[in-house]
Amino acid sequence: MSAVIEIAGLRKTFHTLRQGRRVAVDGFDMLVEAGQVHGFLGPNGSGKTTTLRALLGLVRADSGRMRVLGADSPERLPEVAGRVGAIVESPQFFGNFTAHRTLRLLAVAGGVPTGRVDEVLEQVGLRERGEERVKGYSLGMKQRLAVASALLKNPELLILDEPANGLDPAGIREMRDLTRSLAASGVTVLLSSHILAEIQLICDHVTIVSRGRRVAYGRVDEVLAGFDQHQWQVRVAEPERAAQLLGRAGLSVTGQAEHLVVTGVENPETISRTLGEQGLWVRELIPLRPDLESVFLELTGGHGPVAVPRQVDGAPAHDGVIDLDVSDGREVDA
Ligand SMILES: Nc1ncnc2c1ncn2[C@@H]1O[C@H](COP(=O)(O)OP(=O)(O)OP(=O)(O)O)[C@@H](O)[C@H]1O
Repeated sequence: MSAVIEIAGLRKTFHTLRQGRRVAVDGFDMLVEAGQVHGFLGPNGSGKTTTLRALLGLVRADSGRMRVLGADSPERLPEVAGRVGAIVESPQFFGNFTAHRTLRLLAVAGGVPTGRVDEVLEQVGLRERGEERVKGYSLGMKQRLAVASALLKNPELLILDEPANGLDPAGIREMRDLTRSLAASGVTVLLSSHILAEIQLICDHVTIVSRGRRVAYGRVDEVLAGFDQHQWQVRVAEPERAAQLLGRAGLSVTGQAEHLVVTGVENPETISRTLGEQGLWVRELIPLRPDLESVFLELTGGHGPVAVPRQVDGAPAHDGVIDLDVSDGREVDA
């Protein structure tokens, strides 16, 4: 597999007048390989957007090495820019333009054949609504339009920063289906999010960041397996007696209101045999596997994800198409 994104030792510090120096990303590493749907997971303020902005040359890193599709970033980014589609922060569109016109303008500006417009509208499921004005679009439709604009160049790599942010459950599902179908068509996807369930549903690989540092990475199932304590939930008629028997057999048991939890047992037969031999029959034996949420909370020190809705198009309609608007005016660069 070839590396599509390589980041080593990235550091980025912001200096603000009010808060002084703030280290947003510190010694951060990431590897995304071709064909992956890679989740970039971290609590609010952990450095995801800063990392993506640095990777795309939108903010200057203090130090570290970055490569996109083999090209050093930011120096040689222009050489591969045509193969990368990105939505970082809030793209804004002319409310009075139709989606079709918006994309046609972007295609012309980007030197892409305008015939591609219908294709990308089809790809994101907006073909039927392409002649409607964008201001009448739902947030989910605007988000899909943003993805369509990123797809114009037929990119090999798609970078989506919080694509499900602010969407309702139906919008989240649409984005999920879209991401999956893009991945199935061979596009490598890097998806940043603090919505754990989304990452678990869509991504095959994950990088977890906390306070600007990578705290876990790899295949989602392997990351989860690393946190598997081999726990089992056990229901029996006499839980107290069962706990004593299991304890005497050297197993670690904790009592819950309705059931026991046995930890550190790879083979559940150990539990059923220990109890069965004493005439206690197991009614229920359920493996307790870690999910991304428990792993995330453990790794990020209990800083659970907080969903902060963010609009795709800002508030008022603008008299100008702003494609990838990443400037938020907060930065006083180092
Ligand atoms: N332009 C800026 N000026 C000053 N500080 C900034 C700037 N951009 C980010 N930061 C700070 O850097 C840290 C990382 O922010 P960043 O936006 O990268 O986090 P994030 O993981 O993308 O968060 P979220 O999930 O909320 O989008 C935060 O403490 C943030 O306040």
